[in-house]
Parts: sequence; structure tokens; C-alpha cells
Amino acid sequence: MTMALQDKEHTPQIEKNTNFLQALGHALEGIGQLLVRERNMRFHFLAAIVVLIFGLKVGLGRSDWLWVTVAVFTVIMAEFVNTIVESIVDLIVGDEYYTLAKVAKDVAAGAVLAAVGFAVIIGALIFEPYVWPWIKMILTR
Ligand SMILES: Nc1ncnc2c1ncn2[C@@H]1O[C@H](COP(=O)(O)OP(=O)(O)OP(=O)(O)O)[C@@H](O)[C@H]1O
Repeated sequence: MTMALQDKEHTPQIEKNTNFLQALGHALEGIGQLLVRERNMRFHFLAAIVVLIFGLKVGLGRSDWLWVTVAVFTVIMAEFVNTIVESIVDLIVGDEYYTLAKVAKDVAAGAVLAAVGFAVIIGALIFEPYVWPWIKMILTR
């Protein structure tokens, strides 16, 4: 369950942002919250770094990088949506059980799973030519 923000850590502000830097600060804080609150997000972040290193090592082409970028950002966007849904549901229902709260949270989690499935398919298609020879070598030893 998503925990409520600790009010004492923040200077309370409910008015509109007054300038770009203030808005940017809050947006970056939002990205930070995603990394702090969602353990899955930290795993996705690590996986993206591994893909980045492997892609650089095998020398992926421009269009392959484009697909990898789409896959990575699809997962990140799904995690954003998941965290937004969890936070809003918790804000509204608190610790009460509601069937619609379950539907909202389960569908949001399903969106992340679908995005991860998409990323796995993209990764398999792109890295297959580099990884398959190694697998074949190991299997035929
Ligand atoms: N208020 C509620 N009413 C009904 N079901 C709930 C409620 N809160 C949580 N659940 C159920 O518990 C599951 C896990 O809750 P929640 O999403 O808060 O946990 P989580 O560990 O933060 O999830 P995630 O791994 O997706 O970040 C939900 O997918 C939902 O099925």
C-alpha cells in the first residue's frame, strides 16, 4: 500500500507554482518519489542500465536504440500511472476495502505487467542475434 507523504518533510504548498524552476523541482520530486516508493521501479531502473551497457557493448544501430528507448519508457510510464492510481486510491479509501479500489489497483498493476511484456518482446527481438549464438554454443558443448 502506498504510504502518505510525510508532511513535515515538505513546506506545505497547495497554490499553483509561481515559476518554471518551482514546477521543475516538483516534477523532479515526483520522479524521486517513484524511485523511493516503488521497489519494482528500482528493478526496472537496474534492468534499463544493464540493457544500456549490453547495447553499447554489442554496438546496437540507431533503429534498435529507438525500439529499446520506446520499451524502457513504456515501462517507466506504466510505473508512473501505477503509482498515481495507488496514491489516489489510498487517499480516497484509506485502509478500507473496496472492490472498485481493488479493480483500479489491479488494472494499474496489469498495465505495468503488459508494459514489461512488451519490453521483453522488444528486447528478445533486438538482442536475439547477439545472444542466440552464445546460447547455442553453451547448449552444444
Ligand atoms: N483499499 C483496497 N481495497 C481493495 N483491495 C486493495 C486495497 N488496497 C490494496 N488492495 C489489493 O492489494 C493489492 C496490493 O496493494 P497495493 O497496490 O497498495 O500494494 P503494492 O505492493 O504497493 O503494489 P505494487 O507492487 O503494484 O506497487 C492491490 O493490487 C489490490 O488487489
